[in-house]
Amino acid sequence: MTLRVALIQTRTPATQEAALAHVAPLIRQAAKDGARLILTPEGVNLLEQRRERREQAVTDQDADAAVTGLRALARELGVWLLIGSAIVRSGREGDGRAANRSLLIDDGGETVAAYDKLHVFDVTLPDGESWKESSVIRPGDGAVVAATPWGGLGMTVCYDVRFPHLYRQLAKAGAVMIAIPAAFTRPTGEAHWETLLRARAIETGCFILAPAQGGEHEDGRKTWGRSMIVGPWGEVLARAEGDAPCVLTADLDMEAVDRARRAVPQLTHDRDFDPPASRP
Ligand SMILES: O=C(O)CNC(=O)[C@H](CS)NC(=O)CCC(=O)C(=O)O
Repeated sequence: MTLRVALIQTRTPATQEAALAHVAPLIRQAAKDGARLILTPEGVNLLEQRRERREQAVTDQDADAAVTGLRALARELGVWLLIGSAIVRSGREGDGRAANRSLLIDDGGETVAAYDKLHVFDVTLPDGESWKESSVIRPGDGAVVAATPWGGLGMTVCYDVRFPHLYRQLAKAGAVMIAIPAAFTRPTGEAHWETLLRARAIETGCFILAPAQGGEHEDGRKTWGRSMIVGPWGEVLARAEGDAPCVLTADLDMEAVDRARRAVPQLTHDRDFDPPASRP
């Protein structure tokens, strides 16, 4: 079985209406190119770090102009669409923070799976770039493998990529593809992005689908781009060369998953072992 997938690389503007206008033509292009599953980056409805503007813009997922517009577009084009993530009200009582939520939309426009980013990005990089995602995002508390006509799709977001045990669990729970939509920083993108994506593919024997934000955004932040599709043997099937918005397409040979896992059956070789002993 072959699946044509497309990743959309974006430079999302700072309102949901503008974000939809930015991404929709690229999704139409991908559908015209024959993609049946289309994936967008993290924060594709709203990439806005200026706190007041962001707080004013964030709304419920069913009221969000980009999310509702993207659902209608999936129905119109008859494609499956992963909204890599949308920043929306979490819907949890007693927590004013938003969710960084990945939504899988089927070809009828229905939301068939949702995943809230588990690991939030609280770091200060050597160049002084500093993020405290936990101050605005309430992390989720569960992992998700969604059923698609082409097999299980593991849903993760951005910084999750650094937690390999999550990916191993997704593979063992039936994922054959794993989405890693992102808005990576430039310094960590340059140093780690490709290596992390290829490592997650090799370790899981899954296709890795990693659509990225790229370039300089309206709020001044800069993201890494270089969206990438990696095969289950770790080979790069497609990569965006830079930061510009674009469509990245590949034909996935779904049998490659079994081939990789037969060649190296690591997922069946896990051992239970004693925790590391501390040596005085
Ligand atoms: O909040 C938004 O608007 C969208 N979310 C993001 O941009 C998130 C949290 S700040 N970015 C990352 O996780 C980058 C991870 C990264 O760069 C790394 O792991 O090196």
